[in-house]
Amino acid sequence: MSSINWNDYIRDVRDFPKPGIIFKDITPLLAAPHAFRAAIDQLSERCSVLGPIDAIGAAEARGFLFAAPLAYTLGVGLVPIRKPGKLPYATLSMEYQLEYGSDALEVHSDALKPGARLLLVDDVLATGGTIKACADLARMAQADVVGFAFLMELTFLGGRSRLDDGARVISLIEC
Ligand SMILES: O=P(O)(O)OC[C@H]1O[C@H](OP(=O)(O)OP(=O)(O)O)[C@H](O)[C@@H]1O
Ligand SMILES: Nc1ncnc2[nH]cnc12
Repeated sequence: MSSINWNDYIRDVRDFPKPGIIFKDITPLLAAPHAFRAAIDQLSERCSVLGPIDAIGAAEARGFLFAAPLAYTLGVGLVPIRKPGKLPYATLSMEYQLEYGSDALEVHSDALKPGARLLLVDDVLATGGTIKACADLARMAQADVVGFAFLMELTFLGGRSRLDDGARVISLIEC
């Protein structure tokens, strides 16, 4: 298989959603079947270093786009972590900051099992606020986060430093 030039499939959009932000638009990658497939295949291959995984957790909305095919490929369940008010059952909740605002995330209180080996997935690691909130929810539920997987890491924002040293961080594209 020929290697993919990821830059061909990530579009920089200046000043979105706020002035000063360079938004990394992944929609060209999603629209290109060979690139999308390569991204999922490469992420799943790299996740093999994590050992057995019991479940994937991922934050709404773009995280789902990568978490769902990864869960399918790895043969594990998917735990949706959602914006407030979307989940129907009892939830755990965590507030967080991100590059262009603040929000909260929720997970069903019975979805993350104590001791479960959890992989957290998102499209982008920027400041790390979102994925840290996911990891905090996992900690509340006493699940064991063994790794983080991202399509893309914005290294200049230093999000990786906010993540637990004991867990591996996998990112396919570094910008
Ligand atoms: O590392 P951080 O600074 O937290 O930024 C990364 C997060 O930002 C984006 O989500 P966003 O909140 O824009 O929501 P969306 O997925 O619904 O577009 C992206 O999908 C990540 O989840
Ligand atoms: N610059 C950025 N581009 C795309 N998604 C993001 N999430 C947080 N920062 C982002």
